[in-house]
Amino acid sequence: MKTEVNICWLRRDLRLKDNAALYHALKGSTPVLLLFIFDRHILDDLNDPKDARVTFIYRKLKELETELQQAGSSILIKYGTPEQIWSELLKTYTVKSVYTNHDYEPYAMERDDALAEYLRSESIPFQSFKDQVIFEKKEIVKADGKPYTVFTPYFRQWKLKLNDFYLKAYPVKKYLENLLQIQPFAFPELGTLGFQESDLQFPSASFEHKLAAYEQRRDFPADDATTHLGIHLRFGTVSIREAAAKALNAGAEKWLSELAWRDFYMMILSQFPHITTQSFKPAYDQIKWLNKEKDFEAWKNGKTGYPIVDAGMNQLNQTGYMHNRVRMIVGSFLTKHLLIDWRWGEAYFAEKLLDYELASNVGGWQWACGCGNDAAPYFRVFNPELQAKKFDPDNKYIYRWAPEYKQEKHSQPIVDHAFARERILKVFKEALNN
Ligand SMILES: Cc1cc2nc3c(=O)[nH]c(=O)nc-3n(C[C@H](O)[C@H](O)[C@H](O)COP(=O)(O)OP(=O)(O)OC[C@H]3O[C@@H](n4cnc5c(N)ncnc54)[C@H](O)[C@@H]3O)c2cc1C
Repeated sequence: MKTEVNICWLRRDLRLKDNAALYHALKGSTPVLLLFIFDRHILDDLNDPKDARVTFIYRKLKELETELQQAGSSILIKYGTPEQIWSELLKTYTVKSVYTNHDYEPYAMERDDALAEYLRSESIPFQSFKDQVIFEKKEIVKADGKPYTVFTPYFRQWKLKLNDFYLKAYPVKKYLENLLQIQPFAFPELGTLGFQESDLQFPSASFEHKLAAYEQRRDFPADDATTHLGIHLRFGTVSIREAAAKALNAGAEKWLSELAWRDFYMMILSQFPHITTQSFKPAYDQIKWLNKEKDFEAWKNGKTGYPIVDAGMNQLNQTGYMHNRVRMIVGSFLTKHLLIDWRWGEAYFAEKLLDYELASNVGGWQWACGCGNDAAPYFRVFNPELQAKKFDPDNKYIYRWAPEYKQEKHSQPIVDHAFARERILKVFKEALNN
């Protein structure tokens, strides 16, 4: 006889604590089976067999498995396409109901719509919950019901609406006895998924100690005064509610506003999904990019001859992380100094960033290029040298990540700043006036 279960499908919420879908699943009367799918639609597009994000997920699943075994349960880990796995699962179990948390990326929304449809045809309810943001979709809208496209008024409303209700943790622990009691499932080897362990270090999930000095020091990359929490929020190993509640308790308003930027970009993506491939402001898709491969290679490899740009790219290539201020500088440099399409930069970051997240990455790139919904105006062209003087006055960050600049043996600027500035103003003006 097939076992009766409610399935809770984990994706970007790899934790038991304060997990909306898991809480709702466990409150039902049917035992809950936890599921994770290593989705081939996603994995097959990754070029690097040592992709650190896969290692991160893999290790977090191992930790979850240990926790679950202590509760007499186990997580079922599958490798394949969701369509194929779900059809197998329905043959193996009597599935009473399926629970999961919302994901706002276009691929994920399509995948979930298809699953909901399939389950409906089998008369199985599919329930999805808000979990990875504080406010989603149309929870914060303008008076006319339209989505905000500018952050400042959005944040004003975001803060007005924020109260204990939205920050309260889901008390999952109380209901863990409703997990399916079962012998451990086989845990796949990373190699069977086509991947190897990455050598990169992952940031710790503790962040409170960074909050007090955050507002003052966050813009100085040498201080490393930000939390590096991105990867944990990306894969849900830290709950956004817990992060926001701790920010409020610590009076860390600036840091709280960064969490709101994250909500904002996810809202923008859910309401304007075309921005993954098109500029938010359509006129910017008329820009005649130069897209010179040689310049792109120099940028990727930290060989532009601009110390702060090269340091940033080296930090990214060596650690999978780059400081926010430097992301803004290298983004502006690629699009405005080198006249390379923002989509090229976005794709490179997507490959390299540990905290890569579609909504914020597209948002950040469109901001840097000037084509986004609340972007730097196109005529604001960062001067990389002035930026370095202001935010890395002692060259500490530059020497840490591009030590060649301590000596004379380094790349020479691949483009002159004054020339590049004139050129971009002309090219952008032409495109935008047409
Ligand atoms: C070109 C460009 C690309 C970017 N790509 C990404 C990306 O792929 N993934 C990503 O999470 N962030 C991205 N950002 C935003 C920001 O740079 C990172 O979130 C931040 O640097 C991560 O470091 P941290 O975890 O120490 O952040 P902290 O400063 O400690 O902030 C805490 C958290 O708030 C959120 N956050 C902070 N700043 C922003 C922001 N500007 N937009 C959205 N969320 C923010 C992140 O989840 C971050 O982890 C990008 C910015 C730019 C300019």
